[in-house]
Amino acid sequence: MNANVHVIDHPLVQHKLSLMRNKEASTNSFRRLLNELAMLMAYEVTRDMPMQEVEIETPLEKTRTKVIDGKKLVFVSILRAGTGILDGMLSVVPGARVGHIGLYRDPKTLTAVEYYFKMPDKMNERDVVVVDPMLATGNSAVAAVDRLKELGPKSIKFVCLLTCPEGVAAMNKAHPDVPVYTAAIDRQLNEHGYILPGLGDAGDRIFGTK
Ligand SMILES: O=P(O)(O)OC[C@H]1O[C@H](OP(=O)(O)OP(=O)(O)O)[C@H](O)[C@@H]1O
Ligand SMILES: O=c1cc[nH]c(=O)[nH]1
Ligand SMILES: [Mg+2]
Repeated sequence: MNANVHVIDHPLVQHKLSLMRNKEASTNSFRRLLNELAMLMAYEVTRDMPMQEVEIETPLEKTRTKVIDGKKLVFVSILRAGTGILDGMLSVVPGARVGHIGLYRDPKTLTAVEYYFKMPDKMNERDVVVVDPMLATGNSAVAAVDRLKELGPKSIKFVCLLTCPEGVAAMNKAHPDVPVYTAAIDRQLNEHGYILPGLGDAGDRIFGTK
């Protein structure tokens, strides 16, 4: 697939994802694994983050050194399942700003329905990382990025745990400029829009709602 997608195939990422796929994983371990995976994925996604030089004083002398400007970075979580990734990302970049988009999939049409939208100010000065564990039909991700582009951010990346060829194709068609970072591209969608083999309903598994 010649697409704007990065598969993070590090053994630690793949190992934890395998544990999450198991239907016997408890809510507790599913949530903990997602948190750990998000930290590992943050490492990859922030690889090209801009840095600035500052002067500090070590116990021995003054020196110039580099730091990231976390405030310029916004993590945008697609509710509700995005919360699971957001927590892990924030433990690695605690200074980042946070936005929320509330979206749910209409179970019949699989279109995304928006119920909440709250972003930090001055979005045109910020780099955005949108997080949601699942990129299935792509309707939610495309709708989220459509809304964010109205605010003119400097850049947008999309991070998910799992996707499928249909989801990548939908995102690349609607937003070819937005790279997708994922731990795996699974085989296909089923007739209800679920990823196969997948891991089931991410929101329900994170929050124990089924
Ligand atoms: O690519 P799509 O076909 O749009 O599917 C992906 C969306 O489905 C899930 O959310 P869901 O609608 O189940 O909402 P929830 O997070 O509140 O459970 C998931 O977290 C994505 O947001
Ligand atoms: O497989 C899927 C598809 C959409 N949303 C989920 O939570 N899981
Ligand atoms: Mg759900």
